[in-house]
Amino acid sequence: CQEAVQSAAVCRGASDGSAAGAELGFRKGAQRIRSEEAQHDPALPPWFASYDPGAAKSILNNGRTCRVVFDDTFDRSVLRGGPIQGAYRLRQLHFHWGSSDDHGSEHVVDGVKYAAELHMVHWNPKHGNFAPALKQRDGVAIVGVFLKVGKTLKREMKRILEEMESIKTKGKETPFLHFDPSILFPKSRDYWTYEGSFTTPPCEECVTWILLREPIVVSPDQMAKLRSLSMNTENEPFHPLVDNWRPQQPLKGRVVRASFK
Ligand SMILES: Cc1cc(C)cc(S(N)(=O)=O)c1
Ligand SMILES: [Zn+2]
Repeated sequence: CQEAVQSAAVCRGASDGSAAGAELGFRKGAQRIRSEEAQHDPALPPWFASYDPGAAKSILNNGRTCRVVFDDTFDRSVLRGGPIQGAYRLRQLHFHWGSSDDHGSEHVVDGVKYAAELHMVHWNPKHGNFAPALKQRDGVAIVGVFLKVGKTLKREMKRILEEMESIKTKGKETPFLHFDPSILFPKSRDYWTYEGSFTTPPCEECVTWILLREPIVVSPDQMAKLRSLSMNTENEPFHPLVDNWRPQQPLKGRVVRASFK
């Protein structure tokens, strides 16, 4: 799929795209995590998500991913604790996935690529709105959850995947109500965290990443459902929406902390 290949350009350098950032090693985009290099930080508290199911609004296909959108006009669905200060509002969640089960995640842990990666995007209301928060180092917190393909079905993914039929092509959006995305979390709350950027341009350095160690397991059929989306609009030639992930960047001196030993 052309667009996914073209958009596989990684985020490098300073946010203005200058080479300077690259020379300083401030690589952006998702990182390669080496668990033995992550520093266990016993001072890292647990994180908590308190989401209002009523905040869920719609689910859409924007040609690059499938996204669920939430009401973030007040502290209705928030993330607290972990490496962040205060309560960050849940704005949207989306996925990245591959054309086969052996790749698709944006982060890679000890060389392991997962079939997909869920991103739950939260922003810090102290900055007033989402857009200004993108210019702040403490603007955004993204919880990343790996998806692994196994024999068992992830029941909690069913609601989202049932909507794939109605958002098959780019530009389709449909109401998606009464959904608490915390049901997608794995059992363990263990996480890695680092200060980084979005994985796709514009790669603002505004993200505190909270990457969960334990993947959730989805079935082959469930992965196939995700891969059944199209990048094209309904009037354009068919382009499967797959491989909407970006290559990982070397950590280059960035410190990754672990909440666990
Ligand atoms: C460009 C961009 C925007 C948003 C809100 C989130 C991301 S990601 N994939 O880093 O979660 C990328
Ligand atoms: Zn993402």
